[in-house]
Parts: sequence; C-alpha cells; structure tokens
Amino acid sequence: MKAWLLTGGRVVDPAEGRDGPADVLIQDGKIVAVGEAAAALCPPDAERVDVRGCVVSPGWIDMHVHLREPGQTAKETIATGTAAAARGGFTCVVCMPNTSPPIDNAGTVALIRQRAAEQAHVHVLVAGAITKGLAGEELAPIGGLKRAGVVAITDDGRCVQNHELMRRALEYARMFNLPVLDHCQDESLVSDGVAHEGVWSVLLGLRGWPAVGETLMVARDILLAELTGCHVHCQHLSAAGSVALVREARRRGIPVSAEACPHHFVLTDAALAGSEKFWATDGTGVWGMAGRRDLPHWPAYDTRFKMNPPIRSARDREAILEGVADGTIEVLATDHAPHCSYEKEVEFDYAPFGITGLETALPLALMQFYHSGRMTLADLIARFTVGPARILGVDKGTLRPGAAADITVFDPDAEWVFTPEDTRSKSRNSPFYGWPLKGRAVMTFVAGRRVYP
Ligand SMILES: NC(=O)N[C@@H](CC(=O)O)C(=O)O
Ligand SMILES: [Zn+2]
Ligand SMILES: [Zn+2]
Repeated sequence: MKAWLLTGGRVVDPAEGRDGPADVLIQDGKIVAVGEAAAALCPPDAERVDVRGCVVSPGWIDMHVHLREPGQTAKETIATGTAAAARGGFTCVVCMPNTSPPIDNAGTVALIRQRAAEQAHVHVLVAGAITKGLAGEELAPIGGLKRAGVVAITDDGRCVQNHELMRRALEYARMFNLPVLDHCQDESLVSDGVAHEGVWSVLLGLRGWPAVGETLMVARDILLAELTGCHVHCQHLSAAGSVALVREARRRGIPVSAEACPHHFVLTDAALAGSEKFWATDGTGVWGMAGRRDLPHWPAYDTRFKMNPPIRSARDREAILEGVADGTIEVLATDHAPHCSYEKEVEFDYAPFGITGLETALPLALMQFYHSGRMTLADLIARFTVGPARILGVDKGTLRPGAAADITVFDPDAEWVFTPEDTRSKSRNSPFYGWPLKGRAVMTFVAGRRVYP
C-alpha cells in the first residue's frame, strides 16, 4: 500500500489538542507520524503532497445520512452516496434505517455491511431501527441488531409516540450499550403540517408545523434518559426551545446530546417565499452573503426547501447557532436525504421531505461558524469528529499516530459554487445550488487510501 506525506498543512486535531503547521505521514493505512518525525520516517517511494494553505483534519464523520439501500436506489445507492460523502470531506457516515425494507433485523444489517465493503468509498456504519417496520408498535430485536454490528438505533423519519415503548427501548439499548437517536416529533401536534408554523406559513397558506411538536418530544426524551440512564441523542434540532432544554439537561448531567444540520443553521422559513424575500429579510444572517449580487434566485414554494423538521424562524436559527457554539449541540450532521426530481417536482404539499447535504456541509459550517468568528476551527472540527465518535463509541476522529488514516484535507478559503451538474449524489434536491460558498474539501483519505479526488 502506498505511503503519503502531506507537507506544510495546518494540522488541526481537537482530540490531541493540536493546531499548527505540521507534516503528516501515512503508511499501511495508518497515521505514522505528525510533525518533525514525519519527514524523518518518510520512505523514499512515498507520494509527497504539498498542502500549504490547507487544513489537515481527522476524517469528518456524518452521523445522519440516508443512503437509500436497500430498496430506494433510484434516489441514492451506497456507491453514489458515499462518493458524495468523500467529495464533501466525510470519511465515515452512519446510514439511517428508513429504507425499504427498513433496517430492523440482523439480515438487512449484514446485507448493507457486505455491500458497503464492496462498493462504499468511505466507512459506512449502520443504525438499526427501534421498532419493527419503524411502525412504533413493537420493539425491533435490539440485541440481534447489536450483534449484527449496528452502532445505534433510531426510527428516523418517524418517532416512537408511545412513551412506555420508548422507555423499554431505552432500557434495552442501555443493556446493549447502544445510543438511541431520536427524530423528535409529536405526531398529534405536527399532524399534516408542511412548513414552520409562523408568519410565513400564514402568508403563504401552508399548513403549519409548530416548533413545540419537536420540543415536546425532546422533553420526553430527556426525562426518559434520566429515568433509564440510556444515552439519547436528539437528531436534527430545529427549534430554540429544544436547544434550551438540552442545554439545561446536560448541565444536570443527563446523558443527552444533540445534532444540528446546515439547513437549520443557514436558512429560515422566509426562504419558502422565494429568494427575494429570503435575502431581503434574512440574507444578512449568512456570513458573507450581505450585499452580494451573485446570489441565486429561486421561486416561492420551491420544494428544495421542504424538509423534516422544517426550516424555522430567524430566532430559532440564532438559537441553533448559539447551541452549536457553546457546545450544547455536540454534533453537526447533514441529514442527507436524497429524493428523485420527479418526486420533488410537484406541488409543495405533495413533495417528500428532505434535501441532499453531503457536498455542502463543510463550506456552510465554515461560513456560519468559523469565517463569522463564532467558533475556532478546532471547536468546529470537533463537532464533526470527536463529537460523533464519542456518542457512537467508535475509535475514530483523531490523527494520533497509530490511528487509522482517515483524513480530511480542506481549503478553508476556497470560493466556489455548487451546481446540479456537478454533484456525485444520484439526486438533485439541494437548496444550495448557485450559492457563493467558501471552503472546500480538497483531498479525502480513508484508511490510508485516497478516495477523493
Ligand atoms: N429529513 C427529511 O426531511 N427526510 C428524511 C427523513 C428524516 O430525516 O426524518 C428522509 O428520509 O427523506
Ligand atoms: Zn429525521
Ligand atoms: Zn434523517
């Protein structure tokens, strides 16, 4: 296996408390040395790459991805989804179980792991279901799922409504040392809502989806985490009230964590009224966008802005930004949710929820947190590395010598524009086409192999 020497980059490894210029030597799939020793130990046939101006980071982990296998391969496959991940700077993804059939038994876990071993460009970790068929009625075989290799359980896309069943799920998950990831959503409050319940849903005539529909279930999960001692991780937080509850619960030492997604820390519900209204009312919230003339245009009711949970008010977005910056929200994840064009090209009401995200998360996170001055680079990188690694209990997210060489090299200042022609995903449902982006993955290594470019 080829050896690599990455020279002159800024190595930022929050796990090791390292931030500064250093060379990195990769050999036999592992990190061999970082710093002075790297050049000294470098074998003569190693490929040397000058990465001056770039950041060398532990490989980024995206713990919320829909790869759509088995059963929905018109939207995405393990091969295309992980190619998009590699290109976006991710070296590891956790795939969600809302496939067809769902990942609620050991056989399906084995199938995905085998296909991933053959076809994936990055590591694929599997999340199993909490309940059979994600139906919320009967527990899935949690012990069997664990033995088959899942790293967590979730009914993502759905939320277990029955609190007693959820309590038992947490008790089992704790026995098997699995975190429970929850798509926090009270179905009776959300009902058939399609857009954040607020001024824009009223003006646009879209059925409202109240923030409390999420926050109520976050509260339930905190109480059950306290009762059972099981780690509960709240997925894709979107509402200010949810952030406040998680902050307070973590202060009390309850085993709860949370993630946020780029669309919730970049967009607001004004985007549903079209680009003119969005930029007029909220454009200044996105770092570097104020006053720019090269911004894209989109019409009102554009279904690329429809996702679950919905993009919310400017106040909610601000709370998410604060929560990420102060560590309440320990993880950033994409919730990459590909859908076919024919499914999205319908009236807003009828379109499926979800947007792609693997190829734009890195620049959007850099813009909103690093270029804006809200966070240091090390703290931001931690949200994509040590954060998810800790919650999933996996030995990843560091450049320590001896660790597997999963590495993300990115240029934090590269300016570029994402286009639909240019994606590696099978789907085209990103709201961020045409946006002036800042920051780009330039090279991705998985277990010492270059997987991008
Ligand atoms: N986020 C979404 O809007 N959609 C996801 C489901 C989910 O993550 O809840 C999907 O599978 O399409
Ligand atoms: Zn979800
Ligand atoms: Zn999801």
